[in-house]
Amino acid sequence: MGASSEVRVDTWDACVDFPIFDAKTRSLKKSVLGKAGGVIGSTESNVVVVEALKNVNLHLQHGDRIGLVGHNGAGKSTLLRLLSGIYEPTRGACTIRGRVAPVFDLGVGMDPEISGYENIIIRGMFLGMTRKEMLKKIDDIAEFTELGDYLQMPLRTYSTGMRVRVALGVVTSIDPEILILDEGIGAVDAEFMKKARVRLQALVERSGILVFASHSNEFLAQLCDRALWIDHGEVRMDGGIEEVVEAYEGPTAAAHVRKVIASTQQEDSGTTGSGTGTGTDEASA
Ligand SMILES: Nc1ncnc2c1ncn2[C@@H]1O[C@H](COP(=O)(O)OP(=O)(O)OP(=O)(O)O)[C@@H](O)[C@H]1O
Repeated sequence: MGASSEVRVDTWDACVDFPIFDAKTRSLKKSVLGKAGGVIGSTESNVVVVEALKNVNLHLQHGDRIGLVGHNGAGKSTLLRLLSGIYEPTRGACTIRGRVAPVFDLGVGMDPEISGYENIIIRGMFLGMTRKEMLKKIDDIAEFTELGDYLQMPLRTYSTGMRVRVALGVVTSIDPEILILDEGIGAVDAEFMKKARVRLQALVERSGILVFASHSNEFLAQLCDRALWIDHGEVRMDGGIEEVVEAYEGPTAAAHVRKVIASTQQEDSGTTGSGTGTGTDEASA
């Protein structure tokens, strides 16, 4: 653990452009900026580019738990990929120090033809664990999924929620230094999510840095303590979850966040059942 204080992610004026070679500039209306999506521009040689991220300056260190909010196409997933080292900045710089576990699509790295058990091992290895480490964890993961004998069946026989259970079991058992989570964890039933949340919180505590993009304020409030509002590829606001959600979505959403934070803190301190509206509303769209 000695190296954990050195876990860092930094970006300096980082930009990510996607050139779109088969789009014609003249067929695009000039400078019509919709609410959703990145800024569409063009290079000197008239190639259309989507400016997915523009001049992002972030300095993340051990203990940071950052939530990303923003409209569809604002640049959240692109930023997660940049912070994971999957994308290089087109301009500017990005440096990552630490072992990254990128969890974008919970299904990535899973094979439909092999069993749930085998998928657990493979998925863990995909996230940087060794086979031996995964074998030690497998009983615990199997118990967590509550899938019983199904774990011996090929993954293709599972429902979406069952697959998410397997994926969440693996993800919450690993020990990354930098955890990059994209949403997609909403497909399980409320009861299971409650159980998963406890493990996710523990994981976040073990991880050096968490960056989590989600459209669910519920999850953001439970897992993060700081938020970035990404808007048309730029960081529009950086602050506490409640403050950022208020600016992005308004006072009702912020009030909900406040309630979730309060009840999560109450659960964490073990003071159960003082009559407050029975915990959080687990289900969120
Ligand atoms: N591979 C790609 N090729 C071209 N354009 C892309 C690519 N990936 C993303 N974009 C564009 O970059 C912009 C940012 O997309 P991104 O997926 O980062 O948004 P997001 O905030 O994660 O959106 P959502 O909430 O809908 O998942 C969008 O305008 C999108 O069209």
